[in-house]
Amino acid sequence: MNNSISIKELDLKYQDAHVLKQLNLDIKKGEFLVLLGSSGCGKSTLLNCIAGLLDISAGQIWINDRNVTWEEPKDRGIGMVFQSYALYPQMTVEKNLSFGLKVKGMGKDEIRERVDRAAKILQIEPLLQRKPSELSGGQRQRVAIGRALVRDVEVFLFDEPLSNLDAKLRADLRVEIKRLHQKLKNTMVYITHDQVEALTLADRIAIMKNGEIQQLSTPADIYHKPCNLFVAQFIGSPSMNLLEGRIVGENFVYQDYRVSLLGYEFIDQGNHDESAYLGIRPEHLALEPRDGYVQLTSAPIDILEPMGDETIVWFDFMERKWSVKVHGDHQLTWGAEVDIYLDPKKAHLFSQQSEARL
Ligand SMILES: Nc1ncnc2c1ncn2[C@@H]1O[C@H](COP(=O)(O)OP(=O)(O)OP(=O)(O)O)[C@@H](O)[C@H]1O
Repeated sequence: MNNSISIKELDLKYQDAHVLKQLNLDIKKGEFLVLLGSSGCGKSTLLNCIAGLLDISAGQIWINDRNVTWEEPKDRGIGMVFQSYALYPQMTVEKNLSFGLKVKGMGKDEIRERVDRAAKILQIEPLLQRKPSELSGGQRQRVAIGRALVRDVEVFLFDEPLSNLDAKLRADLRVEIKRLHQKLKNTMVYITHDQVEALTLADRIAIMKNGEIQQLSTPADIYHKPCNLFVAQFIGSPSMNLLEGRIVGENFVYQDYRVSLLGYEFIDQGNHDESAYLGIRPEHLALEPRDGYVQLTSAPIDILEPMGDETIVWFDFMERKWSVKVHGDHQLTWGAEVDIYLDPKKAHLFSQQSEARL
């Protein structure tokens, strides 16, 4: 089998809450899988089930072709890194790294070899004799990763490992985790709230909502072909703009206007003449006519958000707030009337009834 982790019909209930619902998920060997979803959707619960830290209500968990559903966490061949570093404060970095191995009865030479190797990979060699209180947040998190690394496991589980760090450090450590994965090629399952982390790190992303996986796909697929309205709105910042209307022939019709959908790849050709949402990302709108674009409307600029390389332009349209992403060097003023054009080839269509992609 090519799967490193197989989750079959996993169900987990707390007294009154059904947190994971008949969840199936296959994670390939060597894959970097990111679990993404809003707070409370069940990401940590799922990770803790894989780790063996929670008793499940029903289903099975397989790791490397072994049914580990009822195995102890220590026997599952996994290393876990949490948001809080959970280092022993009274021990040096070296002791923090070696402690677990010593408890297991591993020989001194092997322990030294593994600690040295992990310290080298994570570039914490000069810090080995320091205590956690003498380290920065980023250094502490590296030690926490090191502790999983010395165990020489095939599967790493990360629960928001970077969320306690400031933005710059997060970005640095994100690159290091990516490098680590490329070097070690272990299976990694990684929880985050941060879509940039998800999009940049993942081979595949599983988007969760209310204990169910909504879409499991590559970052590109999730971004360009979201399977439903929830995924479409969850990924992308600002969120995808939405227009309510109907599909009539090759057109999307709203009020007295129509947008030609020529070139749109319908998943289901039978879905014409149906109430739908047209979704368009802020980067697929423009303030000037372009090849293949159609004019959507004219509106006064409500708010400008300059972000350096780009500016977000907000305006009101059809009782919703809309946003357009333009180059940062665009000269714009609040309140000025602008024409807004959209690229129909980049539009997304969703059924109003089922919210599924059409
Ligand atoms: N011990 C518990 N008893 C009862 N309900 C719980 C318990 N632990 C978690 N829950 C509930 O289970 C749901 C899923 O929680 P979980 O921590 O898995 O979410 P999450 O997606 O990881 O959220 P976050 O991103 O905020 O960490 C939440 O509604 C939470 O309130």
